[in-house]
Amino acid sequence: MTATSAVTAGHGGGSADRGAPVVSFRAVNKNFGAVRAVAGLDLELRAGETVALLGPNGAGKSTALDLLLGLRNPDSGSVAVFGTTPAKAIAAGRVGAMLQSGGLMEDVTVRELVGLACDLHPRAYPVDRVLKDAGIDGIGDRKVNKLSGGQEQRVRFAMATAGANDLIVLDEPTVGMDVTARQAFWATMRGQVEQGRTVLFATHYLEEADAIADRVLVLHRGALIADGTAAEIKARAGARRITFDLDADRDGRIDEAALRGLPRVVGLDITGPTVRIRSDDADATMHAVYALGLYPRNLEVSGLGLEQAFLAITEAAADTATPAATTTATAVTATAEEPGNR
Ligand SMILES: Nc1ncnc2c1ncn2[C@@H]1O[C@H](COP(=O)(O)OP(=O)(O)OP(=O)(O)O)[C@@H](O)[C@H]1O
Repeated sequence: MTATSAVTAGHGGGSADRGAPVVSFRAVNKNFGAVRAVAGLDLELRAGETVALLGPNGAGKSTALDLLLGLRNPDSGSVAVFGTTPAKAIAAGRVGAMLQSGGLMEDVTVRELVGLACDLHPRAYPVDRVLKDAGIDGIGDRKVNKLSGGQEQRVRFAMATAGANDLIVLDEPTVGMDVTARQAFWATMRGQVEQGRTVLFATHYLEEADAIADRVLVLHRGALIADGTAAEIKARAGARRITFDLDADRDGRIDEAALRGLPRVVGLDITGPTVRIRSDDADATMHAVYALGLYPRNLEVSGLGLEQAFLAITEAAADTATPAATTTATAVTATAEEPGNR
């Protein structure tokens, strides 16, 4: 899909219906041959939410966004946008999208290209405003084929926000941007959120999800394995990380079974004398360590970042033998502490 075709026409006005959910997936399946790209996905987005869609490579994020935008049809289940089909919601101009694959017309200026997007939008904003809001008013006269990757992304963003859409869908919008450009981009995006828009963005930058989103969805093998605030997802994965050294017993061993049986432990790793525990209640776990008569040395207790929580829950989901469609967020509690999570 081109970025141009992502810019849609219609009556939107920056305020979503309060009644119908903005987006609703019901038992949606999408296969590509033997690959289950989206597997029994149930999902609802509500007006005004800023939602991050996370998941490892191949988790089904882009496919889910394609289904949401009516670019693909589900094999089974249903997708509704503003209470109607994606095609009708898009034809009504309520959805703006910025997709990974959006090619840009090359032999035109930034202003001409964004102006075209405005021309196609019945509730368009003036092109100067769109350029300014996207932070590209300074490069309006530059040819599109002379832009850096980060500038191209901003042009795509401008085209997706050329008019008064109620929902903005962004597939990895900050790919190719440096840290400064990313920060500037999200400052721009916050302006859109403040105008009452619902925003759904797929990202691999977990710090973006943590900082920007008020809701985080984690997809794995096409199924939703976690849905909550970043704080809730961290808590679900075991919010605290406890590290200490233990002296071995007379046989030169550390009693792993006793440590595994400690209360509130959701992950355990023992390397030499060093014990690493993930716990959802560090106080309760440590009280029990002392009650066992152990004498931990070099004790450290720290919070788990979203990145570590994300790794923990996707690894837990990968470890379960159940099909992706039936995997739930409770799988988080089955994870073992992995060295890679630290
Ligand atoms: N057109 C297609 N034909 C065949 N398989 C596809 C097609 N599109 C996606 N897939 C497969 O479907 C699965 C989900 O892919 P998708 O692109 O939705 O994942 P993603 O979460 O967006 O990944 P990434 O983070 O790498 O962009 C993958 O296994 C992918 O190889």
